Amino acid sequence: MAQSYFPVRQLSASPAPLTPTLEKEKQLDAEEVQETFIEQKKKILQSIDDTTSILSNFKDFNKSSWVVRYPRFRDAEAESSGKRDRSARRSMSFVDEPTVETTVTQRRKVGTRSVSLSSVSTINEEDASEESKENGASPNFDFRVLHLDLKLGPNGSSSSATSLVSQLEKSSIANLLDDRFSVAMKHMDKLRVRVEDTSSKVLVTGDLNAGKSTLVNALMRREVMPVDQQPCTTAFCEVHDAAENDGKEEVHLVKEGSIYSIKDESTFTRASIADLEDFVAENENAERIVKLYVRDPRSPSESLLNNGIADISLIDAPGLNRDSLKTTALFARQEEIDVVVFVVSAENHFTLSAREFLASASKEKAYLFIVVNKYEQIKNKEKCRRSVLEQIRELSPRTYEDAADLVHFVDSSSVLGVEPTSSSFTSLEASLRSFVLLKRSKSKLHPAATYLSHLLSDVELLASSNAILAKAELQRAKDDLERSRPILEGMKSNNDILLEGLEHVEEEGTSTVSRRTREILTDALEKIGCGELAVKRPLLSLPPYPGLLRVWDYVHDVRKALLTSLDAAVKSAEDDARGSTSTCVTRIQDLGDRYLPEGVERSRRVFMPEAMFSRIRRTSRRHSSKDAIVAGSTYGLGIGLAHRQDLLETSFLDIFDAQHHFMVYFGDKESKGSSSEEMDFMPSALSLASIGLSGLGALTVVGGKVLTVRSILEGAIRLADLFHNETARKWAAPVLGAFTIGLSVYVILELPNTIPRTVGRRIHSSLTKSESDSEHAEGAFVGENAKRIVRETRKVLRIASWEQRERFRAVMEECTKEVKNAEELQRQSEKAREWFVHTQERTASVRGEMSALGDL
Ligand SMILES: Nc1nc2c(ncn2[C@@H]2O[C@H](COP(=O)(O)OP(=O)(O)OP(=O)(O)O)[C@@H](O)[C@H]2O)c(=O)[nH]1
Repeated sequence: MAQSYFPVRQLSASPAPLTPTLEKEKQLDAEEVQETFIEQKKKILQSIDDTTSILSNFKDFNKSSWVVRYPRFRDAEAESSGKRDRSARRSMSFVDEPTVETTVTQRRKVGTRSVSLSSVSTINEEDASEESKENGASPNFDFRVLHLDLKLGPNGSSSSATSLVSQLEKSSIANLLDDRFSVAMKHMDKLRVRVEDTSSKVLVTGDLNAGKSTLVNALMRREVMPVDQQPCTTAFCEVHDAAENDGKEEVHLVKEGSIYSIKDESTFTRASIADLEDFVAENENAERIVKLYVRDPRSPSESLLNNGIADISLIDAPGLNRDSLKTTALFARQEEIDVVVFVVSAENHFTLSAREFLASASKEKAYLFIVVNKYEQIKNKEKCRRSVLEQIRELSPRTYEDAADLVHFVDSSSVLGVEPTSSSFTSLEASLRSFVLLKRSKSKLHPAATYLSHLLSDVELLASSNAILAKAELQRAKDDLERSRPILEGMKSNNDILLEGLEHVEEEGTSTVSRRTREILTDALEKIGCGELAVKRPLLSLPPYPGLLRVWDYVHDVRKALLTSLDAAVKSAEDDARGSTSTCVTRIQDLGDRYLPEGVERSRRVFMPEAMFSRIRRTSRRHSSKDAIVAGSTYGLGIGLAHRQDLLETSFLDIFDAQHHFMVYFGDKESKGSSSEEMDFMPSALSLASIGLSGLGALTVVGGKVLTVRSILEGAIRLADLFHNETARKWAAPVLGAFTIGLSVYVILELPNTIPRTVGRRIHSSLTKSESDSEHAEGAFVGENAKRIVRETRKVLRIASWEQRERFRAVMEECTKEVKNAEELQRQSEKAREWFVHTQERTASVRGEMSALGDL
């Protein structure tokens, strides 16, 4: 049973005449109602201000500090723990992240509505039951005012909505919420205006000819509205107290398309009250709005319009028919209409249009004031009353429940000029006055209170769900920090160790390669110097001696074989370097991996030692054989020595290096160090060799090479110059001849042994010359090759350790960023959590104030 809005419920089906005391009581009650109204109005205005401030803060916070998220709730498992304190487990997710769900408990309790991980939302039970009545379903905890319509497509199917929201970014949702906040704030501005508005409008409507105008006139106690048996009212005539128009009685005909303002002459045309009937007659088919300002001669305690409490106006609407039905229904729905007085003729009861109107109006206004007019004419009054009430029960159940106050059976036409006024009409007037004042509070404060309650409830829900989220984020940030901080610290302290370790491996690697290369090549060169192959390889051997006649080819082949073996030695040094480099690269990678934190993907790079020194080979193929050696060409180095024309060129000295022998026996320390090339041009050495051979004419042609007569003669003359006297010439000639022959025979027999040694020695000599760096004992060949191999090794090791350093640096940078982000998240989520909790409490407190107002 709904609570009555009437402090005095003295009306009955057959009301007794009101005594003056009772009338006074009603008056007092109206004043009490007014006082309550003023008190409630003050509190609602305060709540509007507080809520606006909360929303404004929410907007700012959403924009500058924390992206507010929009939660969704889904029934997880319902459980009932009693009648008054019901709780439900719900699954909460956020629309921009629908897959992450948190189970929350919602507890319904009067006064608050929130969610928490352990205990949740509460909702005013009345709200819940109202909601369930309206929806015909169990109350849900979704948003009502801040609800975001995230549906997609014309049908807005839920599946498409899900697909849309999952695509929405957090910021888009936050923007949508921001819009909702703005809309809510604007709406609250409107509500404020409405709450502060002191006027109240009563719409009088009903069937054609039901007697609406007659009722208005009866209420005014004067004939203001034209009354006719024919349907006559086509305009909406608003009757105001003349006090609103500075006490002047006047008609304002609102211009079509204008929004009426009493202060703006351009919005209306003035006319006198007497002209109203003519005007109504002229505009029979036009729906116009007419404002009437009239004086009620009665005292404020009797008058409805001039009541001393509120500015009440009566609106005489056109009679309902198919044409006017829509317009009137629309008019009745307007917010400023506080009360709808429906006039029905006792003769006709409710017509089809009346039923339609009432069905529509009762949706908007739960209570209707019904006047059953022309009641006196009815013979069987009881039957008529029962029949009408029965119909009202169907059309507006809540009105029926309060029928004693809200349904009146009167005869309006008998009021004017008749004293005293019938008790039924006086009762109607008293009830209407009380109802209007009460309804005024209901119609002005209730929408604001309901809206505020819903809005605050939404804000509380939003704040509490975001507080949960912020708390979860805070925990996540803490967990992240707990994990990432020690990693970062570890990396920082390991950084220097790693750098040192890498440098150490690099240095150690290059010095090992340098040492090993020098060892291999020096050894190889020494062997060459002794006429042996630099390295032993299955396919590598010195050529067999082909005999004296092909000695020249033999020399060439020996030279080629020695040079090839030297090339093989270089290659072996490179292979050795590859091995050492490979080991070092593995050590470098191991070092890097050791200091990288767990979980970081390790480098999958594989070192390919065969790629080392490959550039040189590739390049060498592009060059002619003479310039083939890139790395060694400048210094006559060992790569591809066997292909170098200059080194392959054989010389007579390869066969008999007299100068060498001369130097072995006669040379001094310094000259021993000179190169054989320099010696080639020493006349004494050449001369001696020439003389040695000149005795053997047959040997002037060796392997196709001719020693010129001129050179022999020159040699002889020079030798002769050694001996200055005749005596010497006499005994020396035979001795010299014998010596020369012996020497020549010896040389020829020894050639297979001496040629490799001579060639090797010459190669050794030519490769150990050091033009730029005489400090290196091993000379250019070893030095430059070592330099080249070490350079390549260093390059590889540098790249390998650079990669590890870079990886380490990048991971450390990432880790630093992660820590910083987590710190920032921790700071922000801490702040957000505090802010949301504070806002939730603040909202709950404002909501509590609203609840304390009770049912308005
Ligand atoms: N007997 C009797 N006649 C009434 C009563 N009220 C109105 N009438 C008559 O009914 C007719 C129509 O009255 P109106 O007041 O013009 O009716 P209305 O509802 O304003 O008419 P429209 O605005 O044209 O729809 C008039 O002739 C009135 O005299 C009543 O209470 N008793």
